[in-house]
Amino acid sequence: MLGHIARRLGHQMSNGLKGMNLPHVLTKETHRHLQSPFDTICPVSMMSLWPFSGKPQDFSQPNSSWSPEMVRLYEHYNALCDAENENGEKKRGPWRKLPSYDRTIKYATGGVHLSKLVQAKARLFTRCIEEEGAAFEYVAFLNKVEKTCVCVFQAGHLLEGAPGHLHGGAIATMIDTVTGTLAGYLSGPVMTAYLNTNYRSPVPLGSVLLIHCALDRIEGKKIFVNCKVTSSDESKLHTEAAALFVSINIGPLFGTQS
Ligand SMILES: CCCCCCCCCCCCCCCC(=O)SCCNC(=O)CCNC(=O)[C@H](O)C(C)(C)COP(=O)(O)OP(=O)(O)OC[C@H]1O[C@@H](n2cnc3c(N)ncnc32)[C@H](O)[C@@H]1OP(=O)(O)O
Repeated sequence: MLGHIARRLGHQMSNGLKGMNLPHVLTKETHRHLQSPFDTICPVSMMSLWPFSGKPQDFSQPNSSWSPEMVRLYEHYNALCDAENENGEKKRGPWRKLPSYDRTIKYATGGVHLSKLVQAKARLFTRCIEEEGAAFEYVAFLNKVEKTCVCVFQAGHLLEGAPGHLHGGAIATMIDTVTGTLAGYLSGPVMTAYLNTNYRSPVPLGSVLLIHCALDRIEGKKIFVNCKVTSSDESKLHTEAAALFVSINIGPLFGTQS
C-alpha cells in the first residue's frame, strides 16, 4: 500500500518536473534514434567482450522525463558519433553511444550455471526504478581513441540526500557506473577495488550533470580511471574521483574459455 502511494506521488512529482513536450524538443536526428535505436550504434557484441544476444531495451534512449538540457547534450554527443570524410560522406567517428540495459548478464549467451547463480528479479541498481525521470536518467558515450567516457546524467527526485540536493551515494554510484563502464570496455570484466571521491560542491536535485572519465593508466590487471562531475555547462566542479578497477576472470560463468 505504502509502495503504491509512493509510486503515485513520485509519478505526480515527475510529471511536474517534466515541463516539456518531447516531440517539440527533439530534433529530427533524435527522432531517428528513437525510432531505431540500434541503427547507428555498433552491435554490442562488437563493442565489448560480453557475449550478448537479442535486442534488450536500451534505457539510455531519450524519454519524456528528459529536460531540454538533457536532450540538448544527448544530441550534442550523439552528433559526434557520426563524422564526415572529405567527400561529405558519413563515417563512424571515435565516439560511440553506449547502450544501457537493466541487466547485463541476463542477455549473455551460454553459461549453464547462470540460471542457478542469478535470481530472476535482479536488476542493475541504476536501472531498477521503473518510473521515468524518478532516479537515474543517463546516457554514456565512449571515445575509444582518447580512452574517455562522458555521461550525461539527470538526477531525479528520488535521489535526495541533503534537502533539495543529490545524495552523495547516488553521485558515487554514477561515478562507479561510468568509470566502471570505461574500464570494462577497455579491459573486459572488472570489479571496483577502490573509489576515492571528493565532493566539492552540492548538486541541486533535478540537475543535469556531465560525468567525464578518463583512463589514467593500466598496470597489469589494474585499471586506474579519473573522473570529474561538473554542471552541464562545465563551469562548476561538483565532484572529483579516482578509481581502481581490477580485471577479473568470469569466463567460466559465461560458458566461455577461462
Ligand atoms: C566488457 C565490459 C562491458 C561493460 C558494460 C557494463 C555495463 C554495466 C555497467 C555497470 C558498471 C558498474 C560497475 C560497478 C562495479 C562494482 O561496483 S563492483 C562491486 C564493488 N567491488 C567489489 O565488490 C570488489 C571486491 N573486491 C574483490 O573482489 C577483489 O579484492 C578484487 C578487487 C577483484 C581484487 O582481487 P584480486 O583479483 O584477487 O586481485 P589481487 O591479486 O588481490 O590484486 C591485484 C592488484 O590490485 C591491487 N589491489 C587490489 N585491491 C586494491 C585496493 N583496494 N587498493 C589498492 N590496490 C588494490 C593489488 O595490490 C594488486 O596489485 P599488484 O600487486 O598487481 O601491483
